[in-house]
Amino acid sequence: MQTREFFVSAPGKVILHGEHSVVHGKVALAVSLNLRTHLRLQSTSSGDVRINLPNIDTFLSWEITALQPLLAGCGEQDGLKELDGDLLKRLREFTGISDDSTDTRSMAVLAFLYMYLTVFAKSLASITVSVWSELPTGAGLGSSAAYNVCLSAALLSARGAISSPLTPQQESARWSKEEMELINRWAFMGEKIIHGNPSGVDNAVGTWGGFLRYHAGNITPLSWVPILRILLTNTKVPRSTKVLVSGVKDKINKFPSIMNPILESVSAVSCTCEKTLTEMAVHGPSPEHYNILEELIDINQHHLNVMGVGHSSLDTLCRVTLARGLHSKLTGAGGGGCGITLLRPETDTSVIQSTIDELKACGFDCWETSIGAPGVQQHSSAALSQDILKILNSY
Ligand SMILES: Nc1ncnc2c1ncn2[C@@H]1O[C@H](COP(=O)(O)OP(=O)(O)OP(=O)(O)O)[C@@H](O)[C@H]1O
Ligand SMILES: C[C@@](O)(CCO)CC(=O)[O-]
Ligand SMILES: [Mg+2]
Repeated sequence: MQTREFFVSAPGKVILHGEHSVVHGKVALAVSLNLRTHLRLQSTSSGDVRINLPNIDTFLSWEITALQPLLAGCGEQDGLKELDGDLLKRLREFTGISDDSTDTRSMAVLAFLYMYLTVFAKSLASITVSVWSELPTGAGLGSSAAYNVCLSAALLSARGAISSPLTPQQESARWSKEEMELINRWAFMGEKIIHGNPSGVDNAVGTWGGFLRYHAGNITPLSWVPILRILLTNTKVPRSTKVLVSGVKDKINKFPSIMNPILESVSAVSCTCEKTLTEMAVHGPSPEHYNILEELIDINQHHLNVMGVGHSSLDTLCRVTLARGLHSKLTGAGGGGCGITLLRPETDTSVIQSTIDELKACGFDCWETSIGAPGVQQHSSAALSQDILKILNSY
């Protein structure tokens, strides 16, 4: 391993339409956010693997000699579709993390150790990894995917399984298509550990960035999309994607003839939204286009409530925004977390400000966001803000 120091970042995401249905093979539309997770990897000579996760107050290290026996009997790891269940079991025993744990720290540690051991299976390297995110953790903005994509890109590059694309003249660089596919596949393993049964949409956005249509593992970048203005609200109600995804599965199993048409309808909402966005980009947006987008938001929010992933805080968001003619839905797994509100081009600044003020008075965080940020990148230290460098370099 030649890397002495390595910086990467990956964006969070918002799902416009298709959360939960996408887990069951339906269409979703998602776009990257301008909020990113940053990672610094250093090679060391301590004989330890160290992880610093200041967002979740977790700072741990393990001796490589203690981790080595966990790999006994493991075959060649290539980041393919299935998790190595035996390795995961040994890791759970080693860390004392139970099967049903959804604890924030436990999930982050398990995903890290699993990826580290499988990527470096041939020769465990002495490294320190520090991760810090601008994204709220566990709020529906793809924090787990951004974390897993950063880990995957940094570990695979440090191992030499993919290149380090940054040249001395560059501040930021991206990997080749084939390398990004490998990053995405390995990040999906981390998502499986944190989510249980992820669709893969979140790690796809974290890897590729931009606006994507995701359907049964097929990723299609949408090049024809208008500029959309979106208000993001974090209700700050904690929830776990794993628990919510499994609750929806239970409901589908219990009432298949009731729930399957709902999933189908959400898929149709995604497709109608995609068609409308394309028309807006090609012919220019009209008020009628916005009426359609707003109706689709309302329909989908009702469907998500039927799936059981709503929350009274999200009802409050919908009510407060609708009082000013604005339409909202949850984004991500729901159950609290974040919601999106579509702003029309003609929406008055004073209306936006009073909406933000009222939502803040409810105890929520609320801000206008910018979407379509680039996917995973390697950076020179010069590309990073002093604030981010200070945090990542303080360990
Ligand atoms: N900055 C971070 N540092 C360490 N762990 C993180 C970080 N961000 C996310 N995680 C891990 O991801 C988990 C949150 O994942 P979860 O899927 O529940 O929420 P999310 O990804 O924010 O939302 P969604 O999946 O709905 O978009 C945390 O419990 C933690 O284990
Ligand atoms: C709820 C879900 O659809 C989106 C979470 O951001 C889960 C997934 O797709 O893996
Ligand atoms: Mg997640």
